[in-house]
Amino acid sequence: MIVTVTYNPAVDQTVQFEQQIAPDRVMRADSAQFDAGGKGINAAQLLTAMDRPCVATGLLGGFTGSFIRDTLQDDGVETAFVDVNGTTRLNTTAIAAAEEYKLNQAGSPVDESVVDSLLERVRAQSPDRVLVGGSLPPGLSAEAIDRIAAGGDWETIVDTGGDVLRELDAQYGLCKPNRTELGDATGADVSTVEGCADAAEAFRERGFDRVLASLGADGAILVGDAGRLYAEALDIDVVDTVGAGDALLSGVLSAWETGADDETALRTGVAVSSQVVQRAGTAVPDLNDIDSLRDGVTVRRL
Ligand SMILES: Nc1ncnc2c1ncn2[C@@H]1O[C@H](COP(=O)(O)OP(=O)(O)O)[C@@H](O)[C@H]1O
Ligand SMILES: O=P(O)(O)OC[C@H]1O[C@](O)(COP(=O)(O)O)[C@@H](O)[C@@H]1O
Repeated sequence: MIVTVTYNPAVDQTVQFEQQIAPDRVMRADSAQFDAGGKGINAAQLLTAMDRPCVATGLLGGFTGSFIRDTLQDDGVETAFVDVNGTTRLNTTAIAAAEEYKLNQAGSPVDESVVDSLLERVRAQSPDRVLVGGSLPPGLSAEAIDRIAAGGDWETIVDTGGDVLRELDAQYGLCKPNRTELGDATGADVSTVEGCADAAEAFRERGFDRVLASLGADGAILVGDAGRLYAEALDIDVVDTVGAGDALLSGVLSAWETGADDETALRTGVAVSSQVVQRAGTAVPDLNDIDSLRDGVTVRRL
């Protein structure tokens, strides 16, 4: 089973405008919604929807924390969160005239001692895999993720970016950068799919058995001992891409949990992410026909 750890959850607010956003005037939204978010939380919701045993852990506080707790309960997601004093952040995605603005808060500061509490929560579940997803709130460093990775005999998957991704020291089963994060972490030219595959291959040496790089409308690559696999994205109508990376990763993990190979896992990931980007926000989409969607995803070796 999988435990997800989200150090910095968020309520995702998605607001849609027909017009472009302009300064110095009141912009009135045509629609708005709130979802429970943060990378490990999104993954736990999707894994649960795909009937994979999973427990969501992380840090929650304040009225936004209560919203996330209630939403996960409604979705039937098993949880083991640690309560903190600060208020869980609220991230906003504004979709305006086909443009997407992502406004993420830093989160409330936390004390380093939360790492011990979380590690206790993870150990209590005896997971096979642990996914640590998202940014870190003020007060924590890459060590908070390394300690989870080294804290038991589970395989750890990490989905984070920026300095933290570069500073990780422990051994990981997989990391999932998007194209920008892959470029930032490696300094490589990621303008082509082949360039991304080279960068991902080189990045494995930093302690990652496999690298799953999401390339937005260009699809995704999975690089590991089994070689370099590339899946094209499906041709679909995109509403917004919030949660797309989490969905890709959830599909891959969901397939691995059933013993599937990397090729099937990558196809499943692309199928799940295609469903998520066709809906606003990070609400869980209908995943009933994921197997037939997966059959429509083409994978080739690079
Ligand atoms: N414009 C798009 N068209 C089709 N699929 C997309 C599009 N954007 C994202 N996806 C799907 O979502 C996955 C993750 O997208 P990406 O934007 O790279 O993730 P992240 O949210 O981590 O930045 C892609 O690998 C692809 O399968
Ligand atoms: O922790 P970060 O990097 O600020 O990202 C948090 C945000 O990312 C999300 O998990 C979506 O992530 P992806 O678009 O990468 O799948 C949102 O739910 C959340 O608001």
